[in-house]
Amino acid sequence: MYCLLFLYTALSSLFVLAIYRLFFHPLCNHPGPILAALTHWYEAYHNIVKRGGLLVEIERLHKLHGPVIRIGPNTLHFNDRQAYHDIYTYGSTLVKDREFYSAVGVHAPQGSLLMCDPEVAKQRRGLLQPLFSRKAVMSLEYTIQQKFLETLENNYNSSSTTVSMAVAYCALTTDIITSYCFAKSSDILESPGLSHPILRGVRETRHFPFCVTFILSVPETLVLWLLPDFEGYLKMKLGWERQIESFINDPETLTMAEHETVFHHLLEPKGQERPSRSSLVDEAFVLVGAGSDTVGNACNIGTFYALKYPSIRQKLEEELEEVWTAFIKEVLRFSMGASHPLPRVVGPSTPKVGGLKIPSGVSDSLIQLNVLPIDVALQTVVEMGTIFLHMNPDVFTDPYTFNPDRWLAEDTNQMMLDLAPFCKGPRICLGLNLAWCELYLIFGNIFRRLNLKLFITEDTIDHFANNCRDYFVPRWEKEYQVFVKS
Ligand code: HEM
Repeated sequence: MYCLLFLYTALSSLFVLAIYRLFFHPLCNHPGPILAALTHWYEAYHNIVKRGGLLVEIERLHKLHGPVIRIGPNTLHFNDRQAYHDIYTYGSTLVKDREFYSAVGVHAPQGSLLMCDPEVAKQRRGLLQPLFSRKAVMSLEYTIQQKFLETLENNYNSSSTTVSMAVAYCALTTDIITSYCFAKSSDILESPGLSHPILRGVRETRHFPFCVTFILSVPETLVLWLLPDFEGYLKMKLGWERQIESFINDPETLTMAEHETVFHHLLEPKGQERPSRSSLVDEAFVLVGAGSDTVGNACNIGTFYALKYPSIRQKLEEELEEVWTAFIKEVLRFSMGASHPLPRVVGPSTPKVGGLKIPSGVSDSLIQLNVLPIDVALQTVVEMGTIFLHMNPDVFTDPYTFNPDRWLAEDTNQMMLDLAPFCKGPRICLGLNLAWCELYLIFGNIFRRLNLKLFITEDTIDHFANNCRDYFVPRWEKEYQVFVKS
């Protein structure tokens, strides 16, 4: 009897919610699939069942419905450059969407990337900034020159011993960021097959954050028994906890580190309270996550096109500063940084977005009357995937062609405005100086010191502009292999 009553109440609540979302919600007049208006699982379906296929779907919907679509019960996606700048570049009244970011960063909720409160984020950014504005990149040079080049030269030097550059760059960039931030490299370049266990266990869990929460709350031995992939994550966490502990217990050890680490800045904050231990570990995860795949993807794409089109490589050999910069800009345009549209919550004082006044959420009177059922969105989220900005033919002629020369044109102002791999505005990437520096160093070393050859098979990717899959950062179904020709 009680069961039936419960079922009846649950079903009627869902029914009322569906009616509300379809006919009375502040966004109900915007076009989009009915299913997307009803549930967030529409997005999950495309990213899980269609394996990162959300961007393909959004592109299809924009072609069908125009520049503004409703892609979730309370979410609008734009394909309009003005809207991009309204949301991100000038978006001081919009904040990161807590629901999304707490799911993305469920394993590291107190890290800078996941802080939604602008004031809290600003304080943390203030602490981290000095680490990334430093010019000292000696440790990068060492990792790149000594380890990376030697690893490729010694182990992958014939057509029978090739290496996937996606894997190699992932190893390199993780080693760089761990050594840069913690003065302790993850040494993946030294492990056989460049295997990369770090964070493997906590990737692609965005739609099921509760699973990660559960896993993190049970004893480690049980986690490892059930999910051996989490070993890398747990080891990393333990390593940082020990490093932090020793720095806190004996501040002298800070002076003994090979070079400044992120903890030098976080443990002795000027004019602020010291972040908690768990917040420090979370920040470590964020920095490694944010600083590895992103740079790795860019290196992977740039190397591919320079090897595929000898004219591009020849031009780089002329050693002109502007040619290198143009090449890196085109690489960043293709690699995009984050592929997932970054969701921002509209505030009450947010000006128009793409020429539209977007309601900031359900009106107060409705909330006070308590007439709405559970889970009604109390806020409106707006977003635009970088791919729509970077592949806009009105700004980038023939956008799907990898063409570094476009950046050598006389007037590149509008293209520069719309080049946003690091996002723009108040939450722009903190590591962009470091990233640029890494890209110069890595490409410089790779092209000047190695004679890399593409090893083409039927599984080799032929273009990075198509079939981009959305796993927060972009991934592609195919990759490519290379070897070093002596
Ligand atoms: C080519 C390389 C890189 C690209 C394209 C890139 C891109 C991005 C993007 C798009 C965001 C915004 C994410 C969001 O709003 O959700 C971001 C944020 C961030 N990135 Fe990067 N990134 C790169 C390299 C790095 C590096 C090397 C670091 C250093 C650890 C780093 C650290 C961060 C941090 C800490 C944030 C969070 C900033 C905040 O939320 O206030 N990134 N990055």
